[in-house]
Amino acid sequence: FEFGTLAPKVFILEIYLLFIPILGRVIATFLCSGEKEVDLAVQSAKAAFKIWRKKSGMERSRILLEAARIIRERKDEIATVETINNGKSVFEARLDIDTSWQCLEYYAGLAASMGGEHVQLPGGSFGYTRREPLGVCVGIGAWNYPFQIASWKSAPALACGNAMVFKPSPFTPVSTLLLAEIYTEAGVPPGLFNVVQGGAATGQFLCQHRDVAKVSFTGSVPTGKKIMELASKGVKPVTLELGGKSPLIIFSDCDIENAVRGAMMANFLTQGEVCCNGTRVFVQREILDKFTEEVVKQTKKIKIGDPLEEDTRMGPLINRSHLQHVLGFIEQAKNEGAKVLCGGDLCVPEDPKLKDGYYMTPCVLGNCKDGMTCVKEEIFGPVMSILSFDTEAEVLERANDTNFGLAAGVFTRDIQRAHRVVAELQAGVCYINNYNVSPVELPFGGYKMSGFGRENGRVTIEYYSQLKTICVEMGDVESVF
Ligand SMILES: NC(=O)c1ccc[n+]([C@@H]2O[C@H](COP(=O)([O-])OP(=O)(O)OC[C@H]3O[C@@H](n4cnc5c(N)ncnc54)[C@H](O)[C@@H]3O)[C@@H](O)[C@H]2O)c1
Ligand SMILES: O=CCc1c[nH]cn1
Repeated sequence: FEFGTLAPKVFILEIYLLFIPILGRVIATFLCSGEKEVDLAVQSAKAAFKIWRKKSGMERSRILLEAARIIRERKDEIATVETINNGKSVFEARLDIDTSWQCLEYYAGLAASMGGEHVQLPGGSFGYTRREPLGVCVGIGAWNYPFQIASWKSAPALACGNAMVFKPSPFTPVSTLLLAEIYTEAGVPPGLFNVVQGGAATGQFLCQHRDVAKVSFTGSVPTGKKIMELASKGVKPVTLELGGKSPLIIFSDCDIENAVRGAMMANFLTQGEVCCNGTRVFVQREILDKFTEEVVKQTKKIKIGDPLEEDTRMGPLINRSHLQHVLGFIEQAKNEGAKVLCGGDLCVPEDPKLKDGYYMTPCVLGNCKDGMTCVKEEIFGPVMSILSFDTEAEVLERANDTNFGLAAGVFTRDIQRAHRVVAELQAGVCYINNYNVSPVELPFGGYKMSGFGRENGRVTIEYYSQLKTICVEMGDVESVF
């Protein structure tokens, strides 16, 4: 099948080949949106915005709830599409779809209660504020959670009365189209949630467009910087959800079985291609050997293969060049003195149809030191680096010694230590005795170079709306002139 935005007579930048990671084969081609198509998408979103912004919160809420219901009803189908496109196990993809409809439900619940405040002023005068939408917002997504990222951006945007033009990653262009279809079926005005396809050039057209009021971006730090620069030219607010190299601190008094499960969750979901992964696993020296042995044992048990099979827990990486990039980090780690305790190799599953897919075995690296490349840089693959530590003060210093600040985790039975440590961690999301759970009621976002702004939670309303102040005079004007 072919994805084309408009007839080929309009200016087309590029044609993308859509590879599926499971088989390493092209299954589709699609045309990228050029400047003209981006403008058409923005103009149709603008027209839809005029209708949508006039609806009451309750009316918007009902439509979002209906969209959430349809997502739930079509969960298996959407998860299958996500798996075919991204490579993550269908088991996990279903969890992503759950946090997608939950996000729509959450903001549907908030839509009706959004409002301003009334303030009494002297002499019977008063003021009030209106919480108003921004207009046409742009969402630009990464390839690791395509449907979920589009849902996490569009749900609060639409709940606040905005329209959205969304550009998925060119590696995962498909599932967002299902979201657009679902919003339409649920009753949003045509054009309110538009999808354009393409890579960097299409993204740039979106960020520069004069009728775009805000850009919400999920992706790497280098691209985030470019987006911020582009948006600054139009003084557009941006939300940046960027990469990370998060620490996970395991104290010797922890429940070790839970800590091992937590470390697995922190490193191997979606083939390790997760922004908030706790890839720097600091283990207190007393339990280093026991913890390492158990983590290696569990990692070796992960079933790799066709992600559409129910019991598979790790599928292929997103594409061949990313696979080579991740394997390159492991090679470099070895050269720098790390020890491969398991995995880190190309993997050819037994099923002959999978022979060209982008599979590798999940890797645990021991003997890691703070200065090593595998410990400093985001690998974005199934590679856990284990480091040892002795004291709380030492581990805090080392955990914070990074330009990233997306997430962090701590495992301990000492409740006071747990809260003392998270208070010192320089990260936007901290987990105590768990890792990589994503309740949509809680804000998600980074400190330092991992970005700013938040997704999910009540606070995100602030990032998709603006306050208008109205000052009402009930007496005569007292002029100074
Ligand atoms: N913090 C989060 O919530 C979060 C979530 C998922 C992924 N990520 C991060 O995303 C990265 C992996 O994703 P990726 O490889 O797709 O990132 P990327 O930065 O290469 O691309 C992200 C998106 O930006 C677009 N893009 C690229 N150049 C652009 C430009 N100059 N102008 C406008 N748009 C442009 C891409 O087409 C894609 O849609 C990792 O660093 C990961 O940590 C962060
Ligand atoms: O990849 C990072 C975590 C996440 C999941 N959905 C949006 N962000």
